[in-house]
Amino acid sequence: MANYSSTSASSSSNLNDSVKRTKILLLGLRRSGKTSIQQVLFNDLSPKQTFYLEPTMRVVKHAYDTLIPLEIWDCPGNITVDTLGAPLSQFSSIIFVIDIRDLYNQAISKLVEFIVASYHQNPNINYEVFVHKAEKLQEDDKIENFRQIHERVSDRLLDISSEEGPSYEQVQLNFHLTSVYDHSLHEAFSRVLHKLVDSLPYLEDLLNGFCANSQSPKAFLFDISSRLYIATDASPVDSATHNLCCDYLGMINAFGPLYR
Ligand SMILES: Nc1nc2c(ncn2[C@@H]2O[C@H](COP(=O)(O)OP(=O)(O)OP(=O)(O)O)[C@@H](O)[C@H]2O)c(=O)[nH]1
Repeated sequence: MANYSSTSASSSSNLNDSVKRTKILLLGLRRSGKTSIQQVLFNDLSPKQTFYLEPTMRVVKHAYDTLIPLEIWDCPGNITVDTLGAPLSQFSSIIFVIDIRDLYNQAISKLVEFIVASYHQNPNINYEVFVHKAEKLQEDDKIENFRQIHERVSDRLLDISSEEGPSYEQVQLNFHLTSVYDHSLHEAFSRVLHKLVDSLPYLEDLLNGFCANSQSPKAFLFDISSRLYIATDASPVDSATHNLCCDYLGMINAFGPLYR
């Protein structure tokens, strides 16, 4: 059974409040970047400060209030299904972080272990794979490693489907290229959140209406402090526009308190 602790950092809420929170399990091998992801997104840690993060020795639960109240479980790299000691069915999403240079078996085996254990308990879990530290590679290598990780996970799921009986071929996995050094992390986590927002179609309709009536080329509904967007209109998201909005919100967050 794993040890647990909880945080109440300034931007997060008290875990003992009575709010019902959507739970997200954050998994990956040691040093893959789990704590960095969580700290950069929700505690405004600068990417360079992630060098000094201590290894996670026990499951740490963080509560955050975005449009939907979240509870993110940051796990140690050596956690297994058995040592987690909590039912996987309670999680809405599992985010698995893989270092983009890590093409070896260990990370993929761990991901598959958690998929197999959770899928039959709750086939509605969203599986999100963050192929992380993407900025470390040149564009061609980045695309190639991303493709290989995707392929290896799919092949492994196919293999165990035929060996063990149950079929994992239809498991829906969402792959994202991420880095704490650019806004790809915010974009990827926003996409994770979209699947958890019940009112998404309604919000998208509102934003479509807004664009049509205001002749705006694009509209995002952002959670200001985390800089995650909760919804956007039907037109495609281009990274440049998204990055510009993130930079702008970063500036508002930095200077806004001076004028209060
Ligand atoms: N280049 C690069 N380094 C990163 C990125 N994200 C995290 N790191 C680095 O990766 C190292 C490990 O980060 P952590 O966040 O501690 O990793 P972890 O998965 O929580 O590690 P454990 O707690 O040991 O399981 C740190 O030196 C971070 O600075 C990234 O996007 N790019």
